[in-house]
Amino acid sequence: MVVPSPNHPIHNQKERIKSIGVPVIDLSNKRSIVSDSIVKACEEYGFFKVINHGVSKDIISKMENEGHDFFAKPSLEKLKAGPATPLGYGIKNIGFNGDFGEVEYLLLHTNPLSISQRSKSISNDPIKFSNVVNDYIEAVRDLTCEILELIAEGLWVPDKSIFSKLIRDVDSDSIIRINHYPSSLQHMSDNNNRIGFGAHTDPQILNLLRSNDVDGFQISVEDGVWVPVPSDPAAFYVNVGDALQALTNGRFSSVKHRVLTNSNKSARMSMIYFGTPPLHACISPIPELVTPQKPSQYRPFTWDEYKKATYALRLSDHRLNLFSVQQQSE
Ligand SMILES: C=C1C[C@]23C[C@@]1(O)CC[C@H]2[C@@]12CC[C@H](O)[C@@](C)(C(=O)O1)[C@H]2[C@@H]3C(=O)O
Ligand SMILES: O=C(O)CCC(=O)C(=O)O
Ligand SMILES: [Fe+2]
Repeated sequence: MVVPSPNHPIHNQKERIKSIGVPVIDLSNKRSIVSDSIVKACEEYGFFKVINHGVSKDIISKMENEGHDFFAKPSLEKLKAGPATPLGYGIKNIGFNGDFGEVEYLLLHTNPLSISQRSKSISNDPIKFSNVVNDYIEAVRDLTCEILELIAEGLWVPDKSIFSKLIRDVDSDSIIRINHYPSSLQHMSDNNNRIGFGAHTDPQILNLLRSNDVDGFQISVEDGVWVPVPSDPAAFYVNVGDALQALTNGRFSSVKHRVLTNSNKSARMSMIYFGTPPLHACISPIPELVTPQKPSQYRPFTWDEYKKATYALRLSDHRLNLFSVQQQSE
């Protein structure tokens, strides 16, 4: 496990992440070490990589094949699964407020009924597609919940399922996204630094990203400083979302990230599971992290309220600020 040592001579956060790399959490290590390291990574960067995660290679490769098969279809076929409103197939348009990127994607709700209905316009073998996607969702949901339980342990919260139960709830609003960034070699002449997916934080609780071996993902550790994250198809990258920042009363930060498509020889394909609470769930800082020294930073809000605010804004807008107590009393 490569976690920045507290005695490391490099103190600057940007220099540290550049020289040591993003924290790597080996889930096969001793549980107490793992939970402490995850909490540290969430506090410092809101981002880390997990290895020895236990998700079967077979489940991952079947899901990747379904993605390949879909994006390899002719455009007119793919458009039958769209437009993304917000769910479905989308190309270049992201959200409803004028964001664009060099990306095409499938955005799906993780509810099995929803997957089964959507699969008819996505795949020539909808039953196979549904089975593969449902197996992947089950595996990544379990891993997300395991990480959330480790986080609760690392924070010494008595209820270990305080975060994971929001995602395990049958009404969870979790979604899954497959992004496909065509190779940018054909665009080299006009601009070799194209935005695949513009800078943003994710609104949800905790998200798991897995990609093929094509780079492009970057995180921002300081305003304006972008750190490239090398792709690793065998690992999952985990990022803290806005809802977990609010639940932890700002102790964890939701990491800003983006994707560039510059100079890639092949297409990047990523699959992201967004662990999300039910619409009716109330998000407010957990009591254990509210103290006289650190009073509540966010007013309570429902996921429904937050989702509506998200979709009314653009990718790069700071939506969590709207729910901050400081902002309201100013
Ligand atoms: C421009 C937008 C797309 C987005 C909804 C939003 O209005 C602002 C946040 C965007 C984002 C980023 C993370 C996820 O990919 C996503 C599904 C989400 O929940 O918030 C997207 C939204 C989207 O693409 O629909
Ligand atoms: O496709 C990627 O690698 C990341 C995209 C992303 O951040 C998102 O879909 O929210
Ligand atoms: Fe994202």
